[in-house]
Formats: sequence, structure tokens, C-alpha cells
Amino acid sequence: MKQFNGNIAILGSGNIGISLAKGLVKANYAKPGQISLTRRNVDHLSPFAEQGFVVSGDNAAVVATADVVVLAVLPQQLNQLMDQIRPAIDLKKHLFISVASGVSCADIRNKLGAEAQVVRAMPNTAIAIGQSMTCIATDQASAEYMEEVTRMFETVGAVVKINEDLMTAATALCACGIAFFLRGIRAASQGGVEIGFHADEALKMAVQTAKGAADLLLQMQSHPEQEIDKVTSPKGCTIAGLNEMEHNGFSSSLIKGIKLSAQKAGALYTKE
Ligand SMILES: NC(=O)C1=CN([C@@H]2O[C@H](COP(=O)(O)OP(=O)(O)OC[C@H]3O[C@@H](n4cnc5c(N)ncnc54)[C@H](O)[C@@H]3O)[C@@H](O)[C@H]2O)C=CC1
Ligand SMILES: O=C(O)[C@@H]1CCC=N1
Repeated sequence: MKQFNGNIAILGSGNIGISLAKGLVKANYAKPGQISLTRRNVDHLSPFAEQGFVVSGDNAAVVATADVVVLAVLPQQLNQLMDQIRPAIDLKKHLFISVASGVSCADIRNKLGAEAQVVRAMPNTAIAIGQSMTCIATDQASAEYMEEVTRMFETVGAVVKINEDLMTAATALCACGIAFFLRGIRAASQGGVEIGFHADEALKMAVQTAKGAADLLLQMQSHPEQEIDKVTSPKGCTIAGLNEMEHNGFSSSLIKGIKLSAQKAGALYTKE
């Protein structure tokens, strides 16, 4: 069984890279000193250096000290990054985890080497607080590497293994999805202000209500419509509001947005 010594390089420590680093430390998967963070402008990482993370602008140097290499740059930035790290790669040692949208394991192996162990992961920003929905996929990585990736992401939320051809769909539903639900909460709070609450209390009420809705489904293992049926009293105010929202395209707009995001998620990377 391969042993991972726990040194993780997160290359491209922007929004998702930093969220991942915070989540792994919070979950005790790794200590800050075991995680190297890189970014083009290293000055932006100084708060993390103060917390004990290793910060660097030299991708190849941190890859040389790591077992697990997380590729967390934009799809459009990935080819350049892979060119930078190729000389430092040890194909027998490194596990590559790519969170880049729309870049296949085969695309990455084409750049890093045919023997590279590559797993794709699609987390969302709730990873920072251990509440990510992370989908993972590979085409060729060995079972022990997949197990390690599963173990890593299970410390920071729920994990579902999927076929690689569904990764762009997972991107839209889960990674972009967190923004869609957040916008829903924001819209609800704005409605709350129109009907009489101050903005801060309206937001607090909308957030707790959304949390209750999600927890109902998680804890009762029920279907949303089952729970909705319990709220909609005959001739009542809930069904009146709900139907008004549907007449205005509520479900339809969410479905259409998710479909467009999925299309876009698959078209961000250009092979070289
Ligand atoms: N933001 C999110 O919620 C999620 C993003 N992703 C994926 O994660 C990747 C990153 O997305 P974000 O974090 O949103 O973008 P971001 O722009 O916040 O972060 C990317 C970081 O990479 C750095 N960077 C670019 N080239 C570099 C290089 N050669 N060496 C070192 N650092 C470099 C940039 O300076 C930037 O800080 C994308 O591929 C995206 O598809 C996946 C899941 C969720
Ligand atoms: O918006 C994006 O392209 C990235 C991928 C998933 C979440 N954020």
C-alpha cells in the first residue's frame, strides 16, 4: 500500500485552493506546515504564511517536496503551470488532483507524462468549513490513489465518485451550484426587506430557513415535494407564493442556468 507522507502542494491558491487548504487544516487532515501554497503574487499569501503554511511562488520547488499535488489554477492557466512543474515531477511518487473545470485526466497526462496518476475533484467553496459536495473521477488512476483522494475529501464534506464524462455536470450542479443557492437566499432576504424586516434580520431568517430546508432533506431522507406538501395549506399563502414564482419561471430558470453552466464548464480549456 502506498504511503502518503502528507505533504500537499496547492498550486494556484486562489478562491478554491485557499478554501481547500483551510478545510484540510480545520479537519486535521494536515497541519499548515505540511501544505505549500503557490500563487503568482505571493504577497497575497502572507496571511497564510503567518498561520504556518509554506508559501512560495516557485511551483516546481514545492512539487519536489510534495506527495500530493493539487492543480487549482483556472483551466486557461493550466498548460503554463504544467509546463513549469514537468521537470520536478516524480511519476512514481506524485498523486495529481486537478480541480480545474473541463480538463480531462488524459489532457493532464498528455502534459505531465503517460504514467501520471491523475484524479479529478470538483469541490465547492463550502470545503473551507467541511461542508463541500465533492465529486471525484479518474480514468486510469489506481484504486489506492482514488482511496486516498476519497479519504482526503471526506474529511471536508461529502464525496461521490462519478464517471469522468459527468465532471462538467458535477461542476454546474455542485461547484457553481453553491452560488445559485446563495443567490436564492439573497433574493429571499430582499423579499423579506420589502415586507418589513431590516436587512440583517431578513438575511438571518432566510439563511436559517434555507438551512432548515436542506437539513430536512438530509435528515429525513425525503423528497423536496414531500416536504413542500407539508407546508402548502389548502387555499393558503405558501401555494399562492410558490405558484406565482413558478409562473415567473423559478424552476425553469434554475434548470436553464445549470444547463448553461455545464456547457460552459466543458469549454474553458484549450488543448495545446
Ligand atoms: N471557485 C470555485 O468555487 C471552484 C473552482 N474550481 C476550479 O478551480 C480552479 C481555480 O478557480 P478559482 O479558485 O475560482 O480561481 P482563482 O482565480 O481565484 O485562483 C487561481 C489562482 O491561481 C493563481 N495562478 C495562476 N497561474 C499560476 C501559476 N502558474 N502558478 C501559481 N499560481 C497561479 C492565480 O494567481 C490565482 O490566485 C479553476 O480551474 C476552477 O474551474 C473548482 C471548483 C470550485
Ligand atoms: O465559475 C467557475 O468557472 C468555477 C468552476 C466551478 C466554480 N467556479
